Amino acid sequence: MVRCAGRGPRRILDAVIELRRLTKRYGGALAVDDLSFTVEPGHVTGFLGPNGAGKSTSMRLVLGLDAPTSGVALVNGRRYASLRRPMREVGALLDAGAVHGGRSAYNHLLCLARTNGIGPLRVAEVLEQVGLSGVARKRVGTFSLGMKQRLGIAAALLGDPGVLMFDEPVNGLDPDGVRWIRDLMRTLAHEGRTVLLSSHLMSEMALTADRIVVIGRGRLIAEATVQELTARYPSLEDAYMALTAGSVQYGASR
Ligand SMILES: Nc1ncnc2c1ncn2[C@@H]1O[C@H](COP(=O)(O)OP(=O)(O)OP(=O)(O)O)[C@@H](O)[C@H]1O
Repeated sequence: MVRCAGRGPRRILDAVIELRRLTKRYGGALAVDDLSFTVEPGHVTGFLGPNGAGKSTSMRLVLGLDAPTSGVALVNGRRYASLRRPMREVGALLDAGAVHGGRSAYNHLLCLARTNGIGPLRVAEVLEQVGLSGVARKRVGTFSLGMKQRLGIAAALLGDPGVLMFDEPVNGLDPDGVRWIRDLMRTLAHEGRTVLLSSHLMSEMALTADRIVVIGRGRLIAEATVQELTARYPSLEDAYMALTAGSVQYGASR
């Protein structure tokens, strides 16, 4: 079920993301406002909200890329900074464009792998998994957006982590790529991993996610299964529109 040495299924089944009263203020703007929820293993959890709702900020706080103003974000019960080999616990794709264009895909992944004691065999394995083996020696700067998304996903998978977060991974992908991501998310959850996925594509989210967390203006609006929402509303898109009505605003101080 789980391929990488040193990781058993039990460990993966324990993997969770927890936000506890998480708050992040940038100057006068409240990006995340007293936000609490838990992302459980074995499901794809869709993370929804209007532009500026605080989804990316929440993910950045989980990854220790930014410090919370108050509250905590935990991976497997611990703050990111206290994880000994973080890539083995949590993998993430936040910004596919944030890569060194001069390196080859292989070297990019190898550099990341080394920082976490991961060997070159695993680099070859994830390149194969995301369909980039044939272009592994090409410079990342020559990659299309879809190829960069795949490379970012390969980086997230490197440590075979139990927790995975993907911020809008289908942006700019062709239909083949969109379906590939959908299948990959489903497979990762089926393996018992915890998968948090943000996207603005409601039709795609309805096909991919089991559970949904909706936020607006940094606050929790709803937590439900896709089944519960589509039983109550004509579609997930209708549910989203109804739930977020009144939460759409961009960058205003609050
Ligand atoms: N480094 C920063 N400095 C100042 N404000 C920030 C910073 N990062 C995010 N914000 C603000 O925090 C709020 C939440 O932004 P965030 O990117 O988390 O939203 P989002 O839900 O991911 O939006 P989108 O769907 O557009 O990607 C926005 O008002 C944004 O302008």
